[in-house]
Amino acid sequence: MTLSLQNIVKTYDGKAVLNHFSAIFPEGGCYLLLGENGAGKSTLLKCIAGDVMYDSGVMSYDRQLVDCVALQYQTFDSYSHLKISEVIRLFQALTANQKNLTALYDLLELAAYQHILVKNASGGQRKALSIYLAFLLNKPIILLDEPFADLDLTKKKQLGAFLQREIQQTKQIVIIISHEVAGFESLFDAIYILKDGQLADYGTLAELEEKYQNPVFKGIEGIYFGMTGQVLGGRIA
Ligand SMILES: Nc1ncnc2c1ncn2[C@@H]1O[C@H](COP(=O)(O)OP(=O)(O)OP(=O)(O)O)[C@@H](O)[C@H]1O
Repeated sequence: MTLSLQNIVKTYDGKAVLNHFSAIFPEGGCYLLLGENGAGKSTLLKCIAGDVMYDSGVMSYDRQLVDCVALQYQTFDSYSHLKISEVIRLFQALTANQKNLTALYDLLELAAYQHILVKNASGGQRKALSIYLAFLLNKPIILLDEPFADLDLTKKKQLGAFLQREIQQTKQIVIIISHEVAGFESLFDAIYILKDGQLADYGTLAELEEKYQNPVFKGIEGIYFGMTGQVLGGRIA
């Protein structure tokens, strides 16, 4: 099943954040969505998830899209007066077709802070919870907004390895926004670059590296620099 976006327009206060954005995301792939701050990446994910209504355009998927998407927000502020364990139990109760996520639970070390209220949880603990919930819902389309930010180095690496294994084993579509890419290059089947509200370019890392060769920055960082003139932050290698 392929997710197809055609001519998506979303305006805020008369300004088009998404300006006829079109892209296709085939199943069984992990896709990196790149773009400078304010380019509209989070807005695009929210539109796909049905959290934000787009003005015009067509999103098509084999099934009712809104039922098929789990979105991990860049920041997690919901259920502030519940404990982390209670939020997880709530989401478990909502999920009919749960899968075994022990590996993800363990690598995110959720057991260590399950008794903390969400409002008292650190940025990294909230991020860990939000990633876990996105996978717990067991949807065919998973959207992750800066999943690596706020996690410590060990968790970043382990999450990268988990994602790689998970996507190989399932036919899920995983779209990731991340400014931290060094060390994760092999995770992405294709890279989509959002600029001026449109899909400026997309392709595999090899295809884009060929187009945007850069003597200073290599890999995805070089592609991003070639497209935007900016340096991508974060390095785990
Ligand atoms: N609810 C809203 N009302 C008005 N403007 C908004 C709203 N949400 C987002 N915007 C604006 O839309 C633009 C795109 O925001 P968005 O969060 O999608 O960018 P982004 O590419 O995810 O940025 P970043 O990399 O900084 O997270 C920004 O100019 C932002 O201020």
